[in-house]
Amino acid sequence: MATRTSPAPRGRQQTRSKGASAVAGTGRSKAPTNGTARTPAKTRPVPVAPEPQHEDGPAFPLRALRAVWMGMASVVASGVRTFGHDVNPDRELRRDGSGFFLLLSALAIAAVEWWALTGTPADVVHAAAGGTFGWMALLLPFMLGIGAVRLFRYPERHRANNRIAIGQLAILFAGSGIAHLVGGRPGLSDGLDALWRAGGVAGFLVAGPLSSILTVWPVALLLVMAIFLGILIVTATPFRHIPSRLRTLYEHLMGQDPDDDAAHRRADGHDQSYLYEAHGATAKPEPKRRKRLFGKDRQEAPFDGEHSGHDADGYVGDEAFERAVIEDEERRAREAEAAVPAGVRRPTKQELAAEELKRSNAVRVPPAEAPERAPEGATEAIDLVPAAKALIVPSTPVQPQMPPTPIPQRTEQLQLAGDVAYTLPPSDYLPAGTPPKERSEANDAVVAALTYTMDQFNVDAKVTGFSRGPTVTRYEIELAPGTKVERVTALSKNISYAVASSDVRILSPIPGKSAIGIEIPNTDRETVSLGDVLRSGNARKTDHPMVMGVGKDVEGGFVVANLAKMPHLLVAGATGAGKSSFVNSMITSILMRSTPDEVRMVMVDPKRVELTAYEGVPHLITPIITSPKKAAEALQWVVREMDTRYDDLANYGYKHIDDFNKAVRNGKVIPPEGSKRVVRPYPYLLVIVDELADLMMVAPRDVEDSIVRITQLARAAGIHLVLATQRPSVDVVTGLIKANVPSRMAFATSSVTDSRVVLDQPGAEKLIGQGDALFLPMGASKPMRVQGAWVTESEIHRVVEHVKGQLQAVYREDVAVEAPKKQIEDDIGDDLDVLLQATELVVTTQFGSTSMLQRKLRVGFAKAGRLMDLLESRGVVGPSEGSKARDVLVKPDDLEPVLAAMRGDEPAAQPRQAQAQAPIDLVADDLASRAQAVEYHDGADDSDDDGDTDAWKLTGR
Ligand SMILES: Nc1ncnc2c1ncn2[C@@H]1O[C@H](COP(=O)(O)OP(=O)(O)OP(=O)(O)O)[C@@H](O)[C@H]1O
Repeated sequence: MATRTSPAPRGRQQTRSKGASAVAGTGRSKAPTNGTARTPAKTRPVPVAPEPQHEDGPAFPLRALRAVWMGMASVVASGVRTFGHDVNPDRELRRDGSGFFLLLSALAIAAVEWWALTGTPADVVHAAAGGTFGWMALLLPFMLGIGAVRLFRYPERHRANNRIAIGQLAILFAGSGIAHLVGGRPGLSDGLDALWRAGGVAGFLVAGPLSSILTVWPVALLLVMAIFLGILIVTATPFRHIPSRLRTLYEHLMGQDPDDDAAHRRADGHDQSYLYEAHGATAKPEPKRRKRLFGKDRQEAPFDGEHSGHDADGYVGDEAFERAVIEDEERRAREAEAAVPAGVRRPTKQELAAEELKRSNAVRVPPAEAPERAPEGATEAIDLVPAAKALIVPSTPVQPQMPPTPIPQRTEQLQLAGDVAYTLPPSDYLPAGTPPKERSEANDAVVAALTYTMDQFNVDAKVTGFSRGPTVTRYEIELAPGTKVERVTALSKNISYAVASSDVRILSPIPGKSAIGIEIPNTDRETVSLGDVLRSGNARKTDHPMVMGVGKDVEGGFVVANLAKMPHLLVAGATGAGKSSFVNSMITSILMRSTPDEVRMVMVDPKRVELTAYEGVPHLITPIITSPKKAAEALQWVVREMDTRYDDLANYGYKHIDDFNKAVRNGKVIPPEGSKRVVRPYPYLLVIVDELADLMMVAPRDVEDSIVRITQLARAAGIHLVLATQRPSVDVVTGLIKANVPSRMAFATSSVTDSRVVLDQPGAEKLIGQGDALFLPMGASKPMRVQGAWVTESEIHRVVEHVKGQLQAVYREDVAVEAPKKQIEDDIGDDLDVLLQATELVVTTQFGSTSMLQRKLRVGFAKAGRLMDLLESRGVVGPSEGSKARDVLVKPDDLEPVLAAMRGDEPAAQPRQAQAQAPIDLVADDLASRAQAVEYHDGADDSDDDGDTDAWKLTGR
């Protein structure tokens, strides 16, 4: 493939040499930049196609004629291309001249056959069209017109164009045969005129011999079947997909939303462009592009300050795929060019197109043949809900941009319990991303590089196709019989070398396929916008409030997951790998889809910056917790909340909170006689910890205990944990925690050991960061590679402002108030009692002597010294002055507060309340009534005076 010496026919040669010289030109211009870094290691010559030989070209009049023809063709073609949605096929691949010819032929035949034009030229046309196909000549303008439009708009889709042409020919010939039968089966002896008035020469040839052997009816039946087959070929419809295609066609014709193209395609296993092709529209209408604001792409457009209170510059953090190096597009293009390995000539587009024709296998495997992605072993899960459902199946390989229809398919005005109306944020707060690419030059270059590498090492295998995801493309390799899989896997380093990427991941086999998958990062990555994920068919299939947009898989299918079914998730990855972005997508998904009545959240953000944007959203039950100590307490509160919910479940005889809630809504849960409690449905509770390591450093045992209790039991109580960490080491993600957090999301880790901690297998160390992740939902045996959804800071702020405008946050005071009061400092540890005695002794005697402590407290020298250090650190005594006793800094009158502080008895409520950021509109009485309401079992009165807030309280107690 690298050398091409056989002489091509003149015309072809000229076209090819254009492209080839372009390649040669690129090669030359590359030399100065690449010279040092990329000297070709192999000396295989880069073939340079011959320069155009002008002396051999056609004579001037012919060239002029050709130029005029091509000029007219390209004017007409450009007009056709701007029809509907714009297409812009590559210049090199255009076939405007041929398309123009077909169009003129269609017009000429229509003029003669439809409008009965007469005259000598018309007679010639009629003789050619009608003489050949008889009555079927009436259909010829249609067919030629379709061919012309396809050549203008999609000249590069050789396979589809050829398929349609073949199908049309089948219809044409079979139709002529039928016309021949209907026209009285004229023979040659009846004269050409009689033939023309039936099925023409073609009809005579097709039906004549057959009908003389068989009778008319079987032949007619055969021909009808041939027409049917032709229609199937034109529309690329396998037999088994006929019903679903008809259904889709019906829906389309009836103007129903053919939306769920993802679902249909999954069922059908094919692109549905045929539908539109069949209607002559030649292309599936893509969803309307969003209009740009002020010349900027909507995604980049600043969100208006009206919503945010911020200026119009957007927020830092809006940029996906941050790059430290500021570089221009040209340079990127050069880099992509450089990704072609040394010794491999970048194939021209014509060659690639020709190559594609040769391939017997489709580029993409019809998803219907791919296995449903239900994770194996799912049914073995103890849970009542099948594990597989944790993951809502990703859709088909190639996803066009989804139409920006509203995100939740339910009433916009959601009625909260009570009479508060709550409007979810409008869907366009999360704008659509750029349309995904099916294939790019970078992919073609990699296919060439892979083929070359396998050739070079004499491995009998070929690249049969690829599916392009936003970050990586999975190239499929099929082995010839007798070739060992190991031959390819052993080439991993050479493949890395050939494609100039160290992040090559080999899947052997691709789950559910007899093919080896090679995942190679795209040099032209694409951002996956959260809006697109939430608008995808999968997300709209359910209105479960805990559904979040995860991202896109390697095949370009949207991945959406239900957090309630995970039921707990560990998110890990090195710095900058994309954890926080994932957490942001998760929270934004919830805010976009659910009311505070449905989902409440506890956010722990020890890093203090990651989640601050969400401060004040009504879904929070406590201000965002930034102190690791408070976080540990909050976890203990969650345990108590869980116990409370369990008590309710047990008392009323339900196994899952969903059943309980349903019963409450149906009025089936009646509190015991005499109780003033008003039972309300429990919202889901999502606890998000953005850095587990910080918590584990402060109180490892407490935190671990709480997490384990929550994770073991909370599922049925509707409480779900999401733990994120950038240190997935065994001291942070302990065995116990791991065992109880079944779903994992691994972003790029810094080592294979970390990958093993998160996923129990290597792989995450090979990810390329910035949202590239391996997602292992509960029950799945193999992780799925996804590119995480991206939501910009501006979008987050806009959503948050909207949500906050709907309802004010009222925090649950008991989250911290009820927490254990003792906060014994770590350095005191078990010595609290003896330290209290020492303090009392020193302060009452006003004598800071170590030997006195030794004597009076009967402790050794070392311990007495340590106690004195502790007293110094707490400001009870001054620094050591050699052998002299230390100064005592606390007067006997102040002893009590000092002792209380050591015991950790400091009044926790005051700072807590201060930190509670004055829950909006909460008056002291109300606080008191809420605190009381916590012990709801003894029937605390729920009839607060603020009817509004009452309606959506966390537990309805
Ligand atoms: N899904 C994504 N799509 C596009 N770019 C992303 C994505 N996720 C992350 N990035 C890019 O990577 C940068 C770092 O991501 P992020 O802050 O989420 O990493 P992190 O793992 O949370 O790091 P840290 O632990 O240091 O907070 C982002 O600013 C963004 O530019």
